[in-house]
Amino acid sequence: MPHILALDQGTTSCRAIVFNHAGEIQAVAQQEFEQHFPKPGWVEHDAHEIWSTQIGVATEVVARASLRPSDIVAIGITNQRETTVLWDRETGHPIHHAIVWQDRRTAPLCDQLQAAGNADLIQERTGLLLDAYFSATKIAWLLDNVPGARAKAEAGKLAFGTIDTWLVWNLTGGAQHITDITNASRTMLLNIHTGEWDEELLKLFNIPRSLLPEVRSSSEIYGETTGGLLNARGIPIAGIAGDQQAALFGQLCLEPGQTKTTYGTGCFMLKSTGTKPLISKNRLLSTIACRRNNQTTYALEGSVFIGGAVVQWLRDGLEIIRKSSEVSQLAASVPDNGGVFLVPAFAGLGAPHWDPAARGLMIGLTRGTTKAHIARAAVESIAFQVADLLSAMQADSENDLTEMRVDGGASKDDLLMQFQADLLGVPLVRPKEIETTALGAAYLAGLAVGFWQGTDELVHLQQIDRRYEPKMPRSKVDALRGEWQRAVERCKLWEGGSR
Ligand SMILES: Nc1ncnc2c1ncn2[C@@H]1O[C@H](COP(=O)(O)OP(=O)(O)O)[C@@H](O)[C@H]1O
Ligand SMILES: O=P(O)(O)OC[C@H](O)CO
Repeated sequence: MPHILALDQGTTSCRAIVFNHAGEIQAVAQQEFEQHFPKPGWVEHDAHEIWSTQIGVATEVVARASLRPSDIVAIGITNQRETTVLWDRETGHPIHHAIVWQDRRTAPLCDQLQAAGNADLIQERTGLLLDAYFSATKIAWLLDNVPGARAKAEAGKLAFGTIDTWLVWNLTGGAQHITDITNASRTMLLNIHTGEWDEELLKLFNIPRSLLPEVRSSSEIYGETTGGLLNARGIPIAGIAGDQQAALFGQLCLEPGQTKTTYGTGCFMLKSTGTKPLISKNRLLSTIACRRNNQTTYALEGSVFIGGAVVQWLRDGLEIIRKSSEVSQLAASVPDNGGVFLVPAFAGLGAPHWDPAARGLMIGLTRGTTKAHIARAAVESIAFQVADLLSAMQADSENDLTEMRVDGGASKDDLLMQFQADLLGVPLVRPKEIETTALGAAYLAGLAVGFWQGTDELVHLQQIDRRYEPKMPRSKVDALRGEWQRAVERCKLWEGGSR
């Protein structure tokens, strides 16, 4: 029976999911891999480990679904974005650990570029805000700090890739050095208007062009497996998108205005803006949503760095719950937050604040505060941050949102979803299948090989699990959001004694 295999390479784990023709999950395999924190604020991954873990889960999932490799008609790839790998073209060995999107080591370089007045040019060309989050300064750091790297790069001996590129290189035995345009749009080197690498930016970041992969669309046959996966040759790799763009496609947010939020480790809101990029005036990102059938579409994006991760902190840091899912019951055991607000700025604040020096804060504590109030405040903090993203988005574009589509692990939490609908003032719609990221990659691959004929067919596959209608009076919402804002202001510019 023909199926699609989606490889979902996330920040903390590799997943492989097999989908059938109805877009239903047939099997899932998942494996975490090691996070390296060599210094405060630094986050690295071993690219070899990512590859072997990804192969491991792919093999496992095909066996679990009781399929043969020949049943896989195409592979779709979706991945953590921005994370940067440099490797030797001849040996295929990475020259250093991958520098992860969360890594802040290049913040000083960003400050220098900012002080030199480059931020506007960068935003205009790439749609991005000058920040260590993106790949460009990470590549520059590797070239300047790994002995011999720059000379090798200048001699054309090194290759750069985000994780999609690294996986395709390995799946095709080094035959293909390519990236899809959604991943390319997160490097800070792509001109999102032309869809090409930008010579001026390459010069600014001092990055040789020979390092860069070829930019391709999000849905086409890029190459075929050469035996490293499932011991099978000839399986087409036919869809690629960065994980947030894949989720947008998986939710079929294809029309301008359609918006989704994914609640995973972080929270990412993307609004489809159609065939023209909209450069934000409210500190959001403009990014490429997809390129298919010779058409590029764009999205406005707001990124929150700590979303569901705040629940992991309750579990692993405070140890007030044993499993993430227990947070729902504990938070629901009190009628409200009892005046407690938690701002989880553990890694600074992302959109719309972009304050790397902000740090986490809990405020409003009294003698009556219990762990249930803290759990409630933690869950609510996810929704407050997402509400701030929507406010920025509505200031940037038409206020045309009729519903918010939601997905990701934390979207299972009913208390969170209801509170979110209340804060946003629009209904939330959760699909039956919340593995939307992998589904989007599967759709892109399936469309490229004719497994599905077009997006009209996909619309009929979509099933809604639940809809959350806003219920809270606006006056109460406004009061709560006002208090949240006061808490956010207090946590800013903390690190380094700036305040
Ligand atoms: N009931 C819940 N309420 C809130 N957050 C939850 C709940 N269950 C899981 N989470 C959070 O959801 C996240 C997992 O979602 P997932 O989509 O798998 O994330 P990722 O793809 O980023 O690894 C974790 O951070 C976890 O703490
Ligand atoms: O791996 P995730 O789900 O945390 O997503 C990471 C994002 O792509 C970072 O931009």
